[in-house]
Amino acid sequence: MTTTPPDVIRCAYAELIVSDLKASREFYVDILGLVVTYEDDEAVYLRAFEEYLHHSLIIRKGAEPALSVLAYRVRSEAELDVAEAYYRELGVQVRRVPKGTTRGIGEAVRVLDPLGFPIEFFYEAEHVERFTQRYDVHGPGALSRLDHFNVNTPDVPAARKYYEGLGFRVSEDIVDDEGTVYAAWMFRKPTVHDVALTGGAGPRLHHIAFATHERHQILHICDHLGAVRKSDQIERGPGRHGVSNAFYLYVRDPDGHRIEIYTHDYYTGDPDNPVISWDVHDNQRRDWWGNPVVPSWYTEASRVLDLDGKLQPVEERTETKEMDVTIGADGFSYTRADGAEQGFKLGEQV
Ligand SMILES: O=C1C=CC(S(=O)(=O)O)=CC1(O)O
Ligand SMILES: [Fe+2]
Repeated sequence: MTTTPPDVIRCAYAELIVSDLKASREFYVDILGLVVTYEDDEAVYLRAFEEYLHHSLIIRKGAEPALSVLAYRVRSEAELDVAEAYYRELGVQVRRVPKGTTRGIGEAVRVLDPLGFPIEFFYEAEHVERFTQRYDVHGPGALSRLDHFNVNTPDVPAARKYYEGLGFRVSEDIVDDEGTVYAAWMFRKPTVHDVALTGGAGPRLHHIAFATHERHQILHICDHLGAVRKSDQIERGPGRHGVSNAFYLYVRDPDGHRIEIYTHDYYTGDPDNPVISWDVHDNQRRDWWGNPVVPSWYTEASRVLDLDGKLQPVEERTETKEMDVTIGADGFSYTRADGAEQGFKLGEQV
């Protein structure tokens, strides 16, 4: 590559296609508590309480539930020309998108990236009221901001190289002693990640994560789902991650799109931030307490659309799959690396 990459600040918004806008609005607004910036019969534009840009999530009515865009904010309007040149040199589809194509967003550059994802780079966006201290409207499960995207892609090292080319750095990864890389977490903002690369059939969206400030807000969301008899929308957690150290919950929206609620990861902003590499057999890598990772978390994800709104084909992963090697507390995992016992957490699955 001769051209420099665009100066990406952070992950900024996503657009999900949903089959029932009313049911999805109930999930994202009434249960998760996101703030509606604007809505019409076709779409709802949502933001979390600390966010002052127009939205960080759009849910848009459509026949085929899928991801239609992952957007990164760049540092200035001038970075759009840089993005356009960078991706043209990569030889992928590149489109300049006029201001207002997406409500609340200025001119943008949209690409179908080398991993097959519809990605947008933008700078200008409409500012709206920031609800940071509007405690009069915060619910007990208040989400503070969009934190990261997690994408399924078959070849994690290739994806890591592509994102390193964009100036992202690795904070953590999961590997085995044969050198297989199962997942990597990469950042531009000084936290554990803006994007996680999860080995699997792709391009697919594994999840979008919102941050809260407190663990009790995550617990409230669980209690709320129980109270409205929608506990079946809790897929995994609540728990404490090994990777990222975050307290977490994974929920599935009415179309099965996966949303993570996440808090307490850590600062990664110094140039010598050490990379943490986890052994895929370490039973505490994905859940610090050794609780099993439910199989659906490894197998299910959202399809993605191309720049014309058509479903992208999915390529299977050819390397060893994490689920084949270990599912949380199972016979292939260890709690203590010294080999003193290859046992695993009580209550393991049969
Ligand atoms: O955000 C995350 C942080 C950690 C993990 S893991 O399950 O602990 O690997 C998953 C995740 O990518 O969703
Ligand atoms: Fe995540």
